[in-house]
Amino acid sequence: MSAILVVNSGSSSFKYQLIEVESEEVLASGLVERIGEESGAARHTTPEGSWTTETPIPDHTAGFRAMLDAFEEHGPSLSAHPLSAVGHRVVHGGKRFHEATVVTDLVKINIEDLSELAPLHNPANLSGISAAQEAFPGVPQVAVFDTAFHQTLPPAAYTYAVDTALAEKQRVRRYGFHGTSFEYVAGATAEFLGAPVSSLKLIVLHLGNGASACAIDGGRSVETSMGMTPLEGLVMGTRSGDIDAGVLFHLHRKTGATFAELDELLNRRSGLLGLSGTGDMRDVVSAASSGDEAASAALDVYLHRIRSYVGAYYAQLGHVDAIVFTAGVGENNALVRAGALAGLSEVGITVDQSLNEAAGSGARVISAESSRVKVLVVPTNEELEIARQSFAAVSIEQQQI
Ligand SMILES: Nc1ncnc2c1ncn2[C@@H]1O[C@H](COP(=O)(O)OP(=O)(O)O)[C@@H](O)[C@H]1O
Ligand SMILES: CC(=O)OP(=O)(O)O
Ligand SMILES: [Mg+2]
Repeated sequence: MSAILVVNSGSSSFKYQLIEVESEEVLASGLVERIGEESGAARHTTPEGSWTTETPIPDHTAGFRAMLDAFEEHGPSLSAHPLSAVGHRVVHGGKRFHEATVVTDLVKINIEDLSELAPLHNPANLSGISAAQEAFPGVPQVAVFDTAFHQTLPPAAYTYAVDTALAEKQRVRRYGFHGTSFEYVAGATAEFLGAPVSSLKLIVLHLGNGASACAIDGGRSVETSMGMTPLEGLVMGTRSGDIDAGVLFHLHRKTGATFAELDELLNRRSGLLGLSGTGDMRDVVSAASSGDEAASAALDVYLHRIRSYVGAYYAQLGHVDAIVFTAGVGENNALVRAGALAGLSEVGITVDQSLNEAAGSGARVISAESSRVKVLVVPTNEELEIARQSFAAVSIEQQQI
């Protein structure tokens, strides 16, 4: 039985899943953490159990070896499940990549070329591809881009109001991210509602560590909150989201901060972390509920920003069938969901308190009967979407040979 290995490489970690193609069963999953640090760790989980190995992991190639060792030691056997492909999450595909793409040397050069637009993500994604090529020679590697789903954005949504020639030359435009998640969630929402995705107008709120909103019309992304880089838009764990570019000029003039320092400030030391001292929403919510004023204010800013985007996307779509919460915060935090949509009954959006607070793990409705717009929680599954798209990409390629 063939399988797809899905790899999601971060700057200092990677997550993986082995997914059986036909049944879509997860045969194994894992997380290799603290790559490049003095102490590393690899956790491997199968239906039989979970194992953690503590060992230094100098780079992604060593991380891959740790993953392979885990498969060898704890199973399942990779020879019993020959790989149809290794599917990689690649964050930035620029304008060039419209769909999941089988990796060639030229594709790798293109991904490398886009690294300057996603310095936190693309270099790590490339290391993952190289490590997988070394570990699985002969197995097709497929790149699945966060940006691909947003290729349908109309020019009015992706254009920044700056000098056109300069923007064209320097690739300054909005690209959007989390597309693999949005595509999966749009499909799962349609399935849940029993309606074709082509008939639905949705606002999807992907609230994870990184966070973004997307307006989806008939299955196509028409507006999204992340821009040229994954920094624009909603307030995130450590990223500021929207900010007046003038703030950067001001800080540079007043403090002499360099561009590298300002980049670090906005990407790694802002958002919930900058406002409250922690970037983890669980900690922010519990601090706020025990009276911490900074945490409470951080939550207010976070929710205010989401509400602004919901209003804007409602206006862009003209009609909304459902607002969908997904990813770590969106799937798990009732207080954030209620707060984000509070006070919107007049425009047809009412969250039902008991449905919202009821425990649940699958797709579910949390809006009141009377709410014209349905409000849903639909868990995302980027890994499964990557597996599906990777399998489709290698199947198409085989048909062409
Ligand atoms: N019960 C919860 N309440 C609030 N936030 C939560 C909860 N469970 C998980 N999260 C948040 O979800 C985030 C991680 O979401 P995830 O979608 O896994 O993000 P990423 O893929 O960007 O790492 C963390 O910031 C974590 O605080
Ligand atoms: C694009 C992006 O922000 O990804 P993540 O949420 O995984 O950081
Ligand atoms: Mg994520």
